[in-house]
Amino acid sequence: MTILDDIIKAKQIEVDVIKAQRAADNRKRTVPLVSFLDAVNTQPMHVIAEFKRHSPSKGMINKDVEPAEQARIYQASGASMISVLTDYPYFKGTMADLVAVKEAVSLPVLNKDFIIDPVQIDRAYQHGADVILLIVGALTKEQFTNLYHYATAKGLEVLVEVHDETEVKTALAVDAPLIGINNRNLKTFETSLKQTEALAPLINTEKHVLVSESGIKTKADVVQVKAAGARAVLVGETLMKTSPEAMIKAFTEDLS
Ligand SMILES: O=P(O)(O)OC[C@@H](O)[C@@H](O)c1c[nH]c2ccccc12
Repeated sequence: MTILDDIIKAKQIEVDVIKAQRAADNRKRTVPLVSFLDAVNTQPMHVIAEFKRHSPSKGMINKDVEPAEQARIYQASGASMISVLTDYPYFKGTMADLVAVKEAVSLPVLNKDFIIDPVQIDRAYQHGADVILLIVGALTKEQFTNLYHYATAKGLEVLVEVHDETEVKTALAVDAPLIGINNRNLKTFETSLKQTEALAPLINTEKHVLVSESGIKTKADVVQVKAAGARAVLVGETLMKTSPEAMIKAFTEDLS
């Protein structure tokens, strides 16, 4: 059993709970949908800044920061989207974090979770997500395709996460406009920016917006993945641990 298997097993139980509570929680979305893709051509490199308290590989990253406050800092520093982890068992995130962040910023908000069922997409939509993550490696091809179309039909944008060649093919089969290469292997936690360099050539980066995810720590890292074709970086730990203002500024300036 890998950690990803464990997470997905726990998710199945969570999905059953969401289904059981669905009748009681019929909240309506009250906030506007904000597009990430519409603004993507405005600058050469975007930072998707993540609110990440805890992770299975690093343990507690930062238990003290408030999601709304951190999101305001991310937005003021030049981030283009805020990612909020809502998995509790492994990342100590909640849907309340997502709601707080959406209320605090005008940027698009990405709901980062392990989505295996349409009820989680309904829940993300209701709680104000603009973009959801689908992890191809956690789903069968059929499951992924169904969830992808379910989300886009609701007007959500989808960040399609891939980690190998077969998964890239699955993302391209639905012509996903937003593809994230996860530099971290969710089965072993091994993290290398070489993953972005290895898989980017399989993707037409003029047509698909490529995001390099995980393990981004320095400006040199950003320059490296940009050279491979990335138009955005998804950064969690680095921004939760050090001054996010200086980091986001450095990651977005002086690039062409
Ligand atoms: O903290 P990092 O190394 O900057 O990584 C951020 C983000 O890419 C990572 O949190 C992530 C990428 N894909 C995921 C899927 C599930 C949970 C988390 C993730």
